[in-house]
Amino acid sequence: MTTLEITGGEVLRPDTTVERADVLVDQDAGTILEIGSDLGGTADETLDATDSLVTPGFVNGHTHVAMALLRGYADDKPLEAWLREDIWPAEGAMTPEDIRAGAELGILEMIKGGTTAFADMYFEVPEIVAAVEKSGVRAVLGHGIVTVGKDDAAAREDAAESLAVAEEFDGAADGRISTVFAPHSLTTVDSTYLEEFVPKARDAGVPVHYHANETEDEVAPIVDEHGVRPLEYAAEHGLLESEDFVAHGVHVDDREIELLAEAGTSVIHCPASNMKLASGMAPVQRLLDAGVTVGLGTDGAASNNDLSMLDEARDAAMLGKLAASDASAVAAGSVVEMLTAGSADALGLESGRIEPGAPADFAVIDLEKPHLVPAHDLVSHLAYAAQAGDVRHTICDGAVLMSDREVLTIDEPRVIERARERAAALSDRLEE
Ligand SMILES: N[C@@H](CCSC[C@H]1O[C@@H](n2cnc3c(=O)[nH]cnc32)[C@H](O)[C@@H]1O)C(=O)O
Ligand SMILES: [Zn+2]
Repeated sequence: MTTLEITGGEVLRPDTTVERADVLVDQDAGTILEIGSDLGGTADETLDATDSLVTPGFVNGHTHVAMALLRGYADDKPLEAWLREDIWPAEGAMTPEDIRAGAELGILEMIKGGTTAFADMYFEVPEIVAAVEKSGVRAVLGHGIVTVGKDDAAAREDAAESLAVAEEFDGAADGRISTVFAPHSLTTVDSTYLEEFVPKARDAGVPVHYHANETEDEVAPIVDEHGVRPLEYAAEHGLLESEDFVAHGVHVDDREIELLAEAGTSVIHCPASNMKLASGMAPVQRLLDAGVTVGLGTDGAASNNDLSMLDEARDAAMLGKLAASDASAVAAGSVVEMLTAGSADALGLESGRIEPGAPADFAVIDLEKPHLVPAHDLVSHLAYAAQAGDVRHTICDGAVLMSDREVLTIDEPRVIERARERAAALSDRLEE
């Protein structure tokens, strides 16, 4: 057995207490062996965590990682116009190589910010698989289906690809990849295709991930056309199972919150994207009070515009209070829970908690920073004050992905250079 010891840090435990401890990891199994003091100091590899906070690796519950290539490409528009006028045409011009370059850039940024797992919905999924394999992170990948504006053959092909991709890549990257069936949203995929393909996904044991109740404009057409709220419509189409997770859930009424809680379907809250696209304020405290599992996601870098989960945590706290008109809503402990175990549970991952037997996924945060002094409450610091650039080490599946801010699995300058070149060539093509 090869072991790794993370020494001398303050360790965040699953009950959101913090204790001074060392953490011993079985690198072959990729799991945590022990948490305690004086663990022997005989590990094969040691990582210093003095003056640092050892937390579970952050889990980005909803993103489109390759959209890192479209960061800053189109801003300051509402969802519908932004997607139709700018983003979808740009995506139509993206090549597999662009997707690979964007995915590597996004993953690099996530590793540098302490994120060890993410859920993704995009196209050219084999390219994203390759980037995940190489970089060492975990991912829950899905091929996003859009059927509006397509003829029947093209729509069915897109849906079939989502299912095929989910079946092909489940368990890839030494088990670090799992998969979902990914209809883009309840308004961009016609009900015919949900009726045909969702049962097939169930038969294959594949969970479903989709955007829901993101904007008012997305709710109204479903109510008009089907006479029910979107999540009632989702339930009628077999899309509310306990392994499923929906992105956003901004405009949900009491009945829909109850449906989510009863079904055990999780919600991934994306506060920065919801603010930037002026989509609205998700009722996060009400979801939590109802017993819904809530995780956090950045959404794509084109609507955020970064992939920092620490930014997302702070945004979730701020927006959650504003939405509830209550400063005690979405408190630091709840935010830290969403950032780690909440997102992990939503995605069906066992990570998100530092305990024996759990996956060895960590972010180690340097506390020797002016904005992290004094240390009255490290959970508060994690929710409100820590930043991506404070992350010293990132560990996933027992492997050190970043040590003292040096990324070990992918070549940082090369990834940045390639993304720059690819993005420039893409915008040249779009201007022609
Ligand atoms: N196969 C589809 C691609 C769907 S991937 C998922 C899509 O979600 C889009 N997306 C990104 N952010 C958001 C958001 O906030 N709400 C809804 N869709 C988004 C993203 O641009 C991407 O096109 C096709 O043929 O177009
Ligand atoms: Zn999204």
